[in-house]
Amino acid sequence: MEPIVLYKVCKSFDEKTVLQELSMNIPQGETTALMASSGQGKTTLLRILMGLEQVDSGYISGMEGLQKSAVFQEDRLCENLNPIANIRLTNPSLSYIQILEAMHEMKLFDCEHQAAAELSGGMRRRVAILRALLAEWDILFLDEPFKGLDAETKRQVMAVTCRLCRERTVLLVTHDLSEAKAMAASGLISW
Ligand SMILES: Nc1ncnc2c1ncn2[C@@H]1O[C@H](COP(=O)(O)OP(=O)(O)OP(=O)(O)O)[C@@H](O)[C@H]1O
Repeated sequence: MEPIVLYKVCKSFDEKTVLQELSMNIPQGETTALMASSGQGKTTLLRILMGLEQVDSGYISGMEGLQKSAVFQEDRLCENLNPIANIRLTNPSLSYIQILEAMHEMKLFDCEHQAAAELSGGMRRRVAILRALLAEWDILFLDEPFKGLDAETKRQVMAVTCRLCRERTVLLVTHDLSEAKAMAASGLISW
């Protein structure tokens, strides 16, 4: 598979330059971790690749026709829907049992009838992660997906995420080097 290529990508908001001639090759079929200090444009880069922002100059190739899925920094759940219905929003073909089994793997028990608004922060996060993972996708964007999870839950959620992302194209934004190493065996891009 051809890599996704960024060449001299520039992006500013008003007078503020966020990405200055950023170039990189992102291999397909594996997880790549993106690391940079706060405010250096990681989320902006993901939003550009998702088609939610336009570059000012430079070019990007290799994204054509790829089906995208994402975990944003916010959970973006439908508050009045339960986890099953939230997950079905991105993939209506999933059966109740398939979703329930996946929820159990993420240690989400006995909450399938509760509205998202009634779930704890960590439970909401796991539903958001599961919804993105169980969608149909060619490329998955993970923007600090495990933030706010306790150490044990994070370990379990990362294990499930790693399994469902194996040999697939994933871009992970994180500030945690150990997380980057665990998720992306060799692919770390920083700026
Ligand atoms: N729509 C927008 N309008 C104006 N400024 C924006 C917009 N989106 C992002 N910015 C600015 O661009 C800069 C980079 O933001 P971005 O969220 O991409 O950084 P980041 O590297 O992901 O940061 P963090 O690690 O803190 O999440 C910030 O200064 C932010 O305020």
